[in-house]
Amino acid sequence: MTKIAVLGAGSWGTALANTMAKNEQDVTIWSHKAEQAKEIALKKTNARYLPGASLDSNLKATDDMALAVQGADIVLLVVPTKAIRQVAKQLGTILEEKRQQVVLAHAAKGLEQKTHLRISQMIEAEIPAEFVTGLAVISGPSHAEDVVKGDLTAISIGSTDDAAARLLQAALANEHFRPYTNSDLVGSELGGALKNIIAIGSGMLIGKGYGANAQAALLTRGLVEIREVGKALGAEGETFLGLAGIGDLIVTGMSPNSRNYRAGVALASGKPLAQVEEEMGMVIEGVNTIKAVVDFEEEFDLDLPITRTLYQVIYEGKTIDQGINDLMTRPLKAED
Ligand SMILES: NC(=O)C1=CN([C@@H]2O[C@H](COP(=O)(O)OP(=O)(O)OC[C@H]3O[C@@H](n4cnc5c(N)ncnc54)[C@H](OP(=O)(O)O)[C@@H]3O)[C@@H](O)[C@H]2O)C=CC1
Ligand SMILES: O=C(CO)COP(=O)(O)O
Repeated sequence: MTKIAVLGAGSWGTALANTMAKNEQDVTIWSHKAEQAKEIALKKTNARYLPGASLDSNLKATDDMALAVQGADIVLLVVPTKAIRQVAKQLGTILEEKRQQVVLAHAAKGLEQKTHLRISQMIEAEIPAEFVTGLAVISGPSHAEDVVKGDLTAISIGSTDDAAARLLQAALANEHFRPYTNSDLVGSELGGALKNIIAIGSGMLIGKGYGANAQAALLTRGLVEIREVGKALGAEGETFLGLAGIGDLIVTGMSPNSRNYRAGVALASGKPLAQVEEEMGMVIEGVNTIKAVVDFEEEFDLDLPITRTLYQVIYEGKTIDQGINDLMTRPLKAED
């Protein structure tokens, strides 16, 4: 049995912790809110983030991070990107005090604001390497709501440390949930972060009444932009043809369970971004990630027309109709 601490009790942290608890691993989930930790520990529910779900009776919960981490083999961070650095710092202090070594993993999909760092880069900056025996990212097509219902799901675990990836793979795997390992941590992180931007665009198209042709065009040309940014940042192009690339782009760009997709639909109805975020009540990572990615266009001399247009629509007042027209009437070119 592997002992696992999951830091973050939103929809995805709870779904992953629940999967491993069902697999009879020794899992403790940490919430920064005492009430929520109590609800998960005693009632085995997380009504705010996974309404209707009955969590496994083996799942433990606490609001004391040191207690959750005590004796853990794996620590998995699953908070929104904007909270990663703070949680990693807190974890680093605990590991240092205890002189404890762990396999570290995260399942967040974003880039840090201003620094544009990937999640694992923030974690490495906050947790001394001597306490980390391996670092992995959980990525791929996986809506929390569907995972807790037992829908069939395949994900990818990206790590340059095969032993770490395989430990996590074994803890997560069951007949409904199939994790694959891959060695491209950078690509796995970027596939997960960048598809959220395109998913917002996909929701906008549906909100505007367009159909499957439009979605297929956006997702396919969006994948080209994701791959170009990924390669510029050191990812392998092939990764974007796998679960962390096209796989996650399909599920996020087509499913109403995606918060990013739903945000696109809501923006297309004319709601301002602040209202869309407020009403969602959960993280919409793509609206922040896009700010980093538009900067990459200039920094790496890339051509990212979809990303740029979405940025103009979300932040610079361009209408969706104008954005679509701009994209459709660009100079004709070869597909590349
Ligand atoms: N949901 C999904 O299906 C999937 C999500 N992901 C990714 O996982 C990451 C987490 O998303 P998700 O679980 O969905 O997010 P949610 O919005 O569902 O939940 C976020 C959780 O993080 C907590 N939190 C926020 N700030 C802090 C902090 N500073 N310290 C501790 N806890 C904090 C929130 O607490 P509070 O209630 O107090 O705000 C809440 O419990 C994101 O990067 C997302 O892209 C990846 C794959 C699937
Ligand atoms: O990453 C996800 C599914 O793989 C979740 O996407 P959303 O954050 O858009 O809900």
